[in-house]
Amino acid sequence: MATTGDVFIGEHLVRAFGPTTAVRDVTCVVPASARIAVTGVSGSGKSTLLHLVAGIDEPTSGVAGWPRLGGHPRRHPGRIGIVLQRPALVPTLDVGENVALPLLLAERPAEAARHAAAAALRLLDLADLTARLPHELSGGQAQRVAVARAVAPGPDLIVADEPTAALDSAGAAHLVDVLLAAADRIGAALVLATHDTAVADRFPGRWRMADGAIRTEPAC
Ligand SMILES: Nc1ncnc2c1ncn2[C@@H]1O[C@H](COP(=O)(O)OP(=O)(O)OP(=O)(O)O)[C@@H](O)[C@H]1O
Repeated sequence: MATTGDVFIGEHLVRAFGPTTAVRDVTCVVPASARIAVTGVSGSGKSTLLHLVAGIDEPTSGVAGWPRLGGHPRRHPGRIGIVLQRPALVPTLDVGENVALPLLLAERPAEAARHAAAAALRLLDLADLTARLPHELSGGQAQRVAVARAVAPGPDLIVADEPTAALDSAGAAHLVDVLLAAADRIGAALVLATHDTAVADRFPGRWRMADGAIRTEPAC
């Protein structure tokens, strides 16, 4: 049952792109302490559903709500952290500046942004990398910095779309360690899409998607 402590509630979500219905009639809840892996074959709708959960796309019909955020994430910049397949760091900014960037864009004072970035980098054991430029990082390090960037504003929810896809199995395992530990430390829910069963098996909750629908009960 949904409660006001939930970070996301989706009711009868549909997202169509022209003739393609990517998400069809999905009803789901993300409790505050959720650790959910979203699995399913390519094209089953994982990314589309995650974009709805993250509030970066809107449903064609149905209702998406974020009770802890007073209804809508865009009024609360930084309360949802997003990690994508590639880190997408700004190449001309060093690691500390990249991690501070979302806070600066959310109009936090520069000093507070720098402190929050430093705290996130320490939390993820990345403080040694603060002054490096993105091209001086390994793929795994860059992706961990992307996690720090998502975590720095102190989100209630972290949405990660195939964050381990470009990593080898050891790098993937390390990144999942970092994501789970960070979510625990900041008290955020975590919803992650993956093709990798070794990654999905680390999560107690599972949404198995097929043809735009969740085929298993969302267990969290
Ligand atoms: N912007 C878009 N325009 C048109 N069709 C889209 C768009 N985004 C997704 N789709 C279609 O919606 C369906 C679901 O796509 P989605 O990316 O959500 O699946 P996925 O399970 O994340 O796939 P993958 O594992 O390959 O990333 C696919 O048929 C896809 O082609």
